[in-house]
Amino acid sequence: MNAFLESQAASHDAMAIFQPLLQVQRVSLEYRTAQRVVRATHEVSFEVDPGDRFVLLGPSGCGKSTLLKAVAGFIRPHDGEIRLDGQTVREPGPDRIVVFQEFDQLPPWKTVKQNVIFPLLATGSLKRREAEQRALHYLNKVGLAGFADAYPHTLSGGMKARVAIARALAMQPKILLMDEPFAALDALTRRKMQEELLELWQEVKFTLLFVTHSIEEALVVGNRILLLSPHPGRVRAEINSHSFDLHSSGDTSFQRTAQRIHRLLFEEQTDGVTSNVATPSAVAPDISAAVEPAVDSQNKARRA
Ligand SMILES: Nc1ncnc2c1ncn2[C@@H]1O[C@H](COP(=O)(O)OP(=O)(O)OP(=O)(O)O)[C@@H](O)[C@H]1O
Repeated sequence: MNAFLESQAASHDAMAIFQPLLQVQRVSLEYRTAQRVVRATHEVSFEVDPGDRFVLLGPSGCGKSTLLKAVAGFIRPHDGEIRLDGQTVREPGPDRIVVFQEFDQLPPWKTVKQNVIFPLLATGSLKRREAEQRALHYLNKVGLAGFADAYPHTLSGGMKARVAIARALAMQPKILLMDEPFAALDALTRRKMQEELLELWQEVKFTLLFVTHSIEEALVVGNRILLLSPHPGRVRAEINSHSFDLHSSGDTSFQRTAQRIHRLLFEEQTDGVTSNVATPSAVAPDISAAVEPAVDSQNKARRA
């Protein structure tokens, strides 16, 4: 290859490296019912880079789940555009797998292994033998290799959550979408699942878009958090939370950031909207947290 072509290829590679994986650009989402039009989000923009653990956080009804569904391709934006790897999202695809809170999404008549294998075969991406190997590989990663032949009703809530995660990761999606996946679990199991999710991320380095209304969970799970205002959701701020993990929840900086987020979310409540954002049990009185006022300026700065 001559020098010109080499430099062209190098600059193309550099662009590919620095292009965000997911671009949500001024996206407004609406539901149309027989009686009225409900605007769920208004001109929301954010970008997710490969390997990010990006959290959508906001009060009930601010459109977090609707945004996730739009990224999954189940809902088309009324305005704006969603791009994955540079391609406009128009429909669901195997490059975006959703894990919901309801783990009864696992068909009860299939064993754990069959549950993981089924989508691999349904999309035609693998032959049965390869699908079986892939399923066992990911079941092993979530510590369930010994339960491959068990049926879902014999598993605990946490184990069902692990099967759902293994099934999603086995598809090797470009981005894993999780909608309050641990909300139905008891506090101890929820914490354990957060820990396991972070360990899995360390191993597999998948890209995650995670919805929660718990400030503490957002700070633990995410490396970046997008705060949304009450209904209809608008971008309130983006917060860099990469320095926190499960062991930092007692730290002063963690508590200060939690307090800052709490204020940012509650400042929006001048219209009497009630928030159900869950706050940590203890918070420090004041803050100087790494809160960025606008997502666009932060994204530019990150890539500069
Ligand atoms: N199928 C639907 N038809 C009409 N309106 C809907 C529908 N689904 C959601 N909405 C409305 O869209 C808005 C956003 O809902 P969404 O479920 O995305 O919020 P959320 O932030 O995920 O809330 P929560 O944390 O309570 O799950 C709400 O006002 C909700 O009432």
